[in-house]
Amino acid sequence: MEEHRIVETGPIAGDSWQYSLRPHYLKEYIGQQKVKQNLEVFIQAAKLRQEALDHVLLYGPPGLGKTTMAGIIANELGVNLRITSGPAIERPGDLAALLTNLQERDLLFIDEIHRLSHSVEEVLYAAMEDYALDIVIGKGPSARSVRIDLPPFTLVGATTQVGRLAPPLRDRFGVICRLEFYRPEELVLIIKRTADILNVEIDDAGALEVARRSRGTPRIANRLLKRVRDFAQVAGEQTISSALAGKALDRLEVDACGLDRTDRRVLQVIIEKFGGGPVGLDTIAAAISESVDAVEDVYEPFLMQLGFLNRTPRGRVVTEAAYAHLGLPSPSEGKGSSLF
Ligand SMILES: Nc1ncnc2c1ncn2[C@@H]1O[C@H](COP(=O)(O)OP(=O)(O)OP(=O)(O)O)[C@@H](O)[C@H]1O
Ligand SMILES: [Mg+2]
Repeated sequence: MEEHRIVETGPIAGDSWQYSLRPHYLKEYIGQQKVKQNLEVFIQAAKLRQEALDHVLLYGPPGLGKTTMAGIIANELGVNLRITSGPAIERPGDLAALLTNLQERDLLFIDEIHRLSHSVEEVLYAAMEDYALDIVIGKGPSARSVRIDLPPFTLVGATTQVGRLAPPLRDRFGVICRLEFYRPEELVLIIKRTADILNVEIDDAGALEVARRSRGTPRIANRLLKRVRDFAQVAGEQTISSALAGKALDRLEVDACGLDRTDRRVLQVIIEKFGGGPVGLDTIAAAISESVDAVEDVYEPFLMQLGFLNRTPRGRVVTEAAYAHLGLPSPSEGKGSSLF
């Protein structure tokens, strides 16, 4: 069996229970205030005009609720939701089949939209811009291009890597929303909501302890809550307190900032092998035997968010705060004392 990190940001085996927790309407969706406020206006306007909502691009690290938000937009609009992903649409024909099956104003959600193939992307351009499909029929000299009209629809694309989107694709989204890591106070609300649904008792301090170690990510918060619940059950505790949550999460090797062994290894490698940086992304990935994508998508954003890692033109640099967190003397302290 594949082994997973408990703080893995993507969905892992055993996470499907979380699907039933997904909020259905904007007012139940916690946090992401700016995104919600904007979408609310655009959704209202589209409904008043009785038109399909403009295409929406949602981007940000995994697990912040992009899929959840796509579902909410469909519910708020009162239209059908079709879900697919970039890698699942292999040929232009697959996309054509999806698009021709849409009803007027339906919402098509394409997850990992940065992973669409070139040939599929080309077909998508006309579909997004003109609600039309250009299809080539026949081969060789007798081949001809036919245009098929599509019902007006809304494309919602999600990506963790907005920089990898081809500019012509990005430009065809009328609404572009960046999802942010959640603040601990927001995660507390999400944890309490989940606890209610799971019938678990957790006090405010307990919820905050879980929140602080959840990497700003609801998917992780819910997962950690479920594991902490197991510890409470076995310990015969009715209510999850901060002491119990702290002990359980220490046992799971999720530290007080939410870092696990791999995160700490990223920092340690940069410190021990490369003097704290600057060092290139490829070199870091090779040193910890992870893919460049994983380092860039998963480890780095959160380490940067915590202020443990900086990006500089010459590479990644570990910060003083990271040395302090790992309990290591920082190089500048060393320099300082050598002056005397
Ligand atoms: N803003 C939110 N408010 C309340 N619950 C949330 C919010 N965002 C996510 N959740 C909860 O977190 C759970 C896990 O998130 P989920 O796996 O649905 O994320 P996602 O939408 O697939 O994320 P992404 O697509 O960004 O990776 C969801 O089931 C939902 O209960
Ligand atoms: Mg998702």
